[in-house]
Amino acid sequence: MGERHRAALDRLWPLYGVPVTGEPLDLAVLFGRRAPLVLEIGSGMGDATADMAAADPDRDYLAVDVHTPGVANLLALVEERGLANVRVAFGDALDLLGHQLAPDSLAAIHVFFPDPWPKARHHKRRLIQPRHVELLRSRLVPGGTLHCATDSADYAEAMLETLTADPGLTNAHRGYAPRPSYRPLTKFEERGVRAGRDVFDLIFTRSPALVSRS
Ligand SMILES: C[S@@+](CC[C@H](N)C(=O)[O-])C[C@H]1O[C@@H](n2cnc3c(N)ncnc32)[C@H](O)[C@@H]1O
Repeated sequence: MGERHRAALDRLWPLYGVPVTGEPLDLAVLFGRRAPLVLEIGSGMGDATADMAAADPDRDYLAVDVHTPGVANLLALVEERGLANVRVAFGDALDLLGHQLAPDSLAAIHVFFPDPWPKARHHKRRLIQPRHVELLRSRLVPGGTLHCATDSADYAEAMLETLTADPGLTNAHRGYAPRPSYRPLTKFEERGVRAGRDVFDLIFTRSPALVSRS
């Protein structure tokens, strides 16, 4: 890790960092306000997260990644760009979701270019699979959005099948979605585009909770 990243971690982690400890998060304390919250899973180097948060100041952004230089880079961007609405978690997104974020707490979850794990024997490591989707969906508010993007045609197909099969999610697009203007080109995506790969966006919403009539 370079000096800029090391210095960012030392100085900025105490200000904007969120350890994945298993302790439930108090979002009002974390952000100093209550605003709709977007979770970005696997934020990588964080440039796209910073761009989205800068363009969307009325919502808060919590990024999570296991890659130390990426976490450090986003911390540096938060300070350089004065982003009051971004916090950065370091650890496994599934632990964060399962133990630190309450059901019905997220306005949106972004999963942009998750590791594709192309070999069939590694598919079980993919983030988007039925039991994980159930967890992700449970953390969304009714009407909240789960937005995935990938440049792996095979993973895109598996995502579409898995998300469509989830009884609590609705796809407004009847298949892949057009790329929405709010999603910037990510660092990982740039490489795929240069290599001529197609990009697939999948945008599902959590179906409204059923209200029982008695
Ligand atoms: C292919 S990269 C994409 C990064 C970024 N979204 C982009 O498009 O440039 C996938 C990212 O997911 C992160 N990641 C993988 N498994 C994770 C997990 N269980 N929890 C959090 N982040 C994870 C990796 O460290 C990596 O930064």
